Amino acid sequence: MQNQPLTLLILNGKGAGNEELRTAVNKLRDEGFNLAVRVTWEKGDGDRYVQEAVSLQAETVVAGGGDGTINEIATALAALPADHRPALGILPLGTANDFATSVGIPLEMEPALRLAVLGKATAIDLARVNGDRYFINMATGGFGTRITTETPEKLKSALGGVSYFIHGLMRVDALKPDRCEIVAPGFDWQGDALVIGIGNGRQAGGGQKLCPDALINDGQLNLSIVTAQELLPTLLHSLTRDDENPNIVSAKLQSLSIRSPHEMTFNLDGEPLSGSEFQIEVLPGALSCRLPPQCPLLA
Ligand SMILES: Nc1ncnc2c1ncn2[C@@H]1O[C@H](COP(=O)(O)OP(=O)(O)OP(=O)(O)O)[C@@H](O)[C@H]1O
Repeated sequence: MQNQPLTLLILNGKGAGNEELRTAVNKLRDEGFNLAVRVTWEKGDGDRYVQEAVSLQAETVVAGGGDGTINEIATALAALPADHRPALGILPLGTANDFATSVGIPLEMEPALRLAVLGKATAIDLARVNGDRYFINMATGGFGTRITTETPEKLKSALGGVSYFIHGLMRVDALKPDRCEIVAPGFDWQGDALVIGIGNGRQAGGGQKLCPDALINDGQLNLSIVTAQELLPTLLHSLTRDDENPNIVSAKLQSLSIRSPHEMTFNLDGEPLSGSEFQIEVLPGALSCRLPPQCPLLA
C-alpha cells in the first residue's frame, strides 16, 4: 500500500456530505489505493491543496466539484513546472458538470473515482486569457454568460441544468447584445453578438453545445458567435436545435483578441472575468488528464 502512488482528491466543500462518494473512497482504499482527501471552503483552497499535492509527490490530483472547481485545479496545475505537474482526474459533483459530461466521465461516484485514479493520462489543451486566467472547457460571453451567472442557486439545485434554459427564457426581455470586434490571424469579425462561445470543450450552461465540433487535444479553440440579427428566432434556434444555424459564425483558431467599446463579461468555465479587451490563446497539451478510453472529445 505504501508503494502505491498517491492520489489527492480535492473536494469542493459543497459536495463533502456525499455518502455515495464516502463509500467509493473507502472501497478504493480497501482495495489498496493510496487516496487522500482535502475539502475546500472558499476560493484559493484548491490552489493550496495542489501545492500540497506537489510536496507529497502525488501522481494525480482529482478535482471533485463542478466546472468551477475543475477550473481552479486546472489553473493551479498550469502554473507548475511540467515535470512536477500531477495528472488531473475529475469527479463530477457540480450542478451542470458540462466538461465532465461531455468528455464521458460517469456521474456515479465509484466508476468516476476509479477512472480519476486509474484512467489513462492524456495530454489535453488548456486556454489562457489575458496572460493569467485559464479555461479548460469554455469561455462564454454575451447573453449566455448572464444565463449562467444569474441563475439563482435554489433554482439551480432544484432543476439542475434545465434551470439555465428556463431562466434564460424568463429573461428574454433583458437581452442586450454585445458589440465587439474579434480578430485572429486570417479572421476578422465585428458586430453585435448575442452569445460568444470559445470552446476547448463543446458545451456550457448545462448542456448547450455551443462548439459542437471542438476537440480538447487538437491545439485549437473553436469560436462560435451567435449574431444578433434576428434576436428571438436566433436564441430559440440556438438553444433548441443542433443543425446548422445561419446566424452562427464559427472558426477554429489558435489565438484571438476580442475588443469591445463597453465592458463585457466572459465566463471562464463559469467564473466571470470583465473587461473591454481579451487576449485568448490555446496552450497545446498543457495538462495531462485521466479520461475514458472512448472520450469523444479526443482527436
Ligand atoms: N465549501 C464551499 N462552499 C461553497 N463554495 C465553495 C466551497 N469551496 C469552494 N467553493 C467555491 O465554489 C466555486 C466552484 O463551484 P463549482 O463550479 O465547482 O460548483 P457548481 O456551481 O455547483 O457547479 P457547476 O459549475 O457545474 O454548476 C469556486 O468559486 C470555489 O471557490
